[in-house]
Amino acid sequence: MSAVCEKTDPLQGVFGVHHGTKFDDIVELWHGHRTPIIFCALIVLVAIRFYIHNVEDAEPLKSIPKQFETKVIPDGTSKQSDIDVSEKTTAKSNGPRRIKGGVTKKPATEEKDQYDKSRPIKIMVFFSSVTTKTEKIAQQYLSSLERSVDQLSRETERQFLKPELHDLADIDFEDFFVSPAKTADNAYLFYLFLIPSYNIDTINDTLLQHLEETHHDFRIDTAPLAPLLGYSVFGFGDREGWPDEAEGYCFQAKEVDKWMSKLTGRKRAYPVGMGDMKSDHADRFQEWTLGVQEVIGHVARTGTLGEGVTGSGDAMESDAEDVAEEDDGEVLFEDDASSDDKESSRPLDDVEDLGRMIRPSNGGRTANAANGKKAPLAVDFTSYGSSTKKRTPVAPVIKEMVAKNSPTYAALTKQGYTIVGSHSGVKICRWTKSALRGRGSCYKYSLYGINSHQCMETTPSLSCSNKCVFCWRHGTNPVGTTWRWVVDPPDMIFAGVKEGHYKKIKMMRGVPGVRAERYAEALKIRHCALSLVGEPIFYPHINEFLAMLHAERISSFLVCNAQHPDQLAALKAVTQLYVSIDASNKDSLRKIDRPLHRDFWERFQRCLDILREKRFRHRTVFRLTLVKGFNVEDEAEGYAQLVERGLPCFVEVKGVTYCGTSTSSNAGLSMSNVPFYWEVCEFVRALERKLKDKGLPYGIAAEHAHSCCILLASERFLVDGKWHTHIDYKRFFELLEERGPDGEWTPEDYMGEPTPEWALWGNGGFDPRDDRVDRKGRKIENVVVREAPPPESW
Ligand SMILES: Cc1cc2nc3c(=O)[nH]c(=O)nc-3n(C[C@H](O)[C@H](O)[C@H](O)COP(=O)(O)O)c2cc1C
Ligand code: SF4
Repeated sequence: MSAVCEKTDPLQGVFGVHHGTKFDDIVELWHGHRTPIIFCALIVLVAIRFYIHNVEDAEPLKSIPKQFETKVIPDGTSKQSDIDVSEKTTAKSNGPRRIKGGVTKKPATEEKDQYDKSRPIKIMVFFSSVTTKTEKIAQQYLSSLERSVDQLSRETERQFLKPELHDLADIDFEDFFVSPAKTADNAYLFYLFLIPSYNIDTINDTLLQHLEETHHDFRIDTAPLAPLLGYSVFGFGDREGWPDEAEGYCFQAKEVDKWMSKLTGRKRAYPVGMGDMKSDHADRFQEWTLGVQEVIGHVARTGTLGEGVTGSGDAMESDAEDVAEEDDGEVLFEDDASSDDKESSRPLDDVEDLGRMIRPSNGGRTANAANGKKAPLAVDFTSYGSSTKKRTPVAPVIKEMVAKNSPTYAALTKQGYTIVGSHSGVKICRWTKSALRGRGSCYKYSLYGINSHQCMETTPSLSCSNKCVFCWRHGTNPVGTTWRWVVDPPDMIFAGVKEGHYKKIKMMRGVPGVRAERYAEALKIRHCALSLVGEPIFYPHINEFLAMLHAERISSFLVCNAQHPDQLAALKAVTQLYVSIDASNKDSLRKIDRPLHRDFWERFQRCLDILREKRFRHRTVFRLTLVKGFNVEDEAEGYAQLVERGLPCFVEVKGVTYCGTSTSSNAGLSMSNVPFYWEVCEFVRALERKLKDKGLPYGIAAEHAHSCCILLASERFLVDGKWHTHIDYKRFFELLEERGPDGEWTPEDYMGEPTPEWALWGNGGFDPRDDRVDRKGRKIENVVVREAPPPESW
C-alpha cells in the first residue's frame, strides 16, 4: 500500500517530508474519494454564496422602509409613509404600459394597498347624442353631480374635483381610453357613460371599435384603464321600436359596459342602467344615479368598490351555478359530533332550562334575565322523555347548535351560508341571482307571484328532526328531536339575516348582466322563504320572528316537515304554510324521511289534521317531492287519501333534484331517481283523477316546467273559470295590520289577480320578461315534454 503511495503520491515532493502511515492513509483516502469530496466542497461553497447573497438582499428591503417611517413620523402613525409609498408606486403604474402579450392585470389587492387618500377624485361623464335628448339629460346630471360631490366630500372627507362632461363626438379617445385621462392634480378618476343606442352608424360605433382595439392591442396592457376607481354605464333606448334586449333595446350601452369591464379589469361599479326615452327613463335614471352615488361614496372612503366586486378581490364573474342550489327544499347539515351525542340529545326536563339558554340580543351568551322575558313554551318535548325518573340534578350543559369553531360552521360558510348567531342561516339562492341577471325566476314567481330577486331564503333553525334521503347536504348537520341548544333572540336573528342577505346582494353589483332596475329592487326584501335547511318551527321564537318579517311587509312562506304538531298548532299568521309530504304511507315515509321521532307517523297525521283545521285561516300547501323508486309508483291513491285528510288549499308536486353527493348515493339515490317532467305530469294527472274520484274539488292550475313543478289547487281558488293562485301581498299585510296575528280572515281574502296566462298548466310557466340561458349564457329554447315519448325514441 505504502509503495503505491510512494510512487504515486503527488504531495510527497511538495511537503518534502517523509509521510508516516497516517499521512499515507489520508492520501489513499483522497485518491479513493476525491471526486465526491470535491463535489461536496463545491456544494458547500455554492450554499455559502447563496446564503450570503440572500442575507445581503433581504436586510435592506426589510429595514430601510422601517427606518424611513420612524424618522419621518415620530408619533408612529403610518399616514405619511402610506402616502409616500403609494405616490411612488402610483407614479409607476400610471400611463400606458408597453408590455408584450400582456395579461389582464388584477388590480384588486395591489390598489387597495396603494390607495392614496390625499389624491383628489374626479368624476368624468361621457355621453353621445344624435337627437340631443341624452345631451340635455347629461347637462342636467352634471349640475346635480356638482352638488352631490360637495356632499360626498363632506361625508367622505375626501377632495372631489369639479366633475367634467365630455361629448364623445368632441374628444380624442386616445386621451381617455388608452390610459386614464391625465389631470393636473393627479386625480383618481371615475368614468360614467350615458349612451343612447343607435342601430345606424354613429360615434357610438367609433367608440366601441376603439375600446375593442385597445383591448386587443398587443403593445398595451389588456386592462390599461385598471387605475380608474370604477365605471358605470346608463343606456337610453326606445322600447316602441326595440321592445326588449333580444331585439336590440339599449344594446350599445351593454356593449360599452362589456368593453369597459375588460379594459378596467372588471371595475364595474354599478350594473348597466337602462331607460326607455318614451316612458320610464326618468325613474330608471334616478335609481341608477342614486346607486352610483352610493358606490362613489364607498370607493372614496375605502379605495375599493366593495366586497365581491373586482377592485376588492373576490369577483363573481363566473356563470357557473351551484347545482345543489337548484331548489329551496329543506336541506340538512349533519354535525357528527352532535348527532352522535346521545347524552346531549335527551329532552329537557324543565321548561325553565330554556330561560337559561336564551342569549340576550346584546350578544351575551347565556341568561335572558336581563330583559325579563320568559322562555317560550313552543318546544318539542318528545313523548318518551324520562321525566318521572329520579335523577341527581345537574346543571345542563347548553351548547351552541353551530359553534363558530365547529366543522359544521366551516362547512356551511364554505358553501356560501352566512351563519347568524349560533343556529340561524341565510344564503342567497340560485334563483335570486338568476332573476337579478334577467335569467328567470323560481317557480314561486309563476305560481304565486314571488319576485325571486326580492326574496330572502333563511332559517332560524339549522337543525332538523329528519334525515331525508333527497336532502343533498347530509353528513354534518345538527339533528335532534328537541331544542337543546342556546336560543338566540329573534331581533338579533332578524337583523343578522337581513344584513347577510344584503351583503350577498351587494356582491352581485359587479356581475355581468345584473339589471340595474332589479338590483335596486333587490335592496328591499319583499319575501322570505323559511325553508333553507333544518326546521324553522323548531325555533322557539318563530312567531316573534314572523311578526318582525311582517312588520316590514316581508311575506312569509314557511315550510315544515310535519313532525312538530304542537308548534304547528301554535303558529300564528303566515302568508303561506307548507308541510312536506314526502310519502303516502308509514313505511315509505320511514324510508324516505328517515325520521328521528319514533312516533313519526302519528306526528305526521296530527300535522295533517291541524292543517285541515287551519285551511280557512292560512293558505295551506302540501309539498310533494317525487323520488322515482321511492315515493311515486302506485302511491297516487295514498297521496289522495292524505289530501282528503288535510284538505290543503294547494298541492305542489315537484320532481326531486339530484345533487350527486356521496351522501345521496349512500342513501341509494342516483340520476335514475330523478323523474322526467312527463313522469311528474303523469303522476299529477293520476292524482287529479284520484281526487276527482273521491269527490274532492281540485284541478291542475299552473306549472313551472323548468323546475319540474306543477300546482294542483282547490277550486276555492277557481273564480269564474279562472285560477287565482297568485297572492295579493298588500292585502295580506292590510289584514294583518287591521286584525293582528290572531285575527280572523281567510286565504280567499288575500287571493291575487288571476294566474297569468303563461304560468297556467300547459303553458310552461317561464317568466316572459326573461331569457333562459345555459351555463355559458346562450339562450335556450323552452321545449316542454308533458307526455311519455313513444318507446322507440327511448
Ligand atoms: C335611427 C335610430 C335608430 C335607433 N336604434 C335604436 C336601437 O337599436 N335600440 C334602442 O334601444 N333604441 C334605438 N333608437 C332610439 C334612441 O336610442 C332613442 O331615441 C334615444 O333617446 C335617442 O337619444 P338622443 O336624442 O340623445 O340621440 C334609435 C333611434 C333612431 C332615430
Ligand atoms: S322562493 Fe325565494 S328562496 Fe326559494 S327558490 Fe324562490 S327565490 Fe329562491
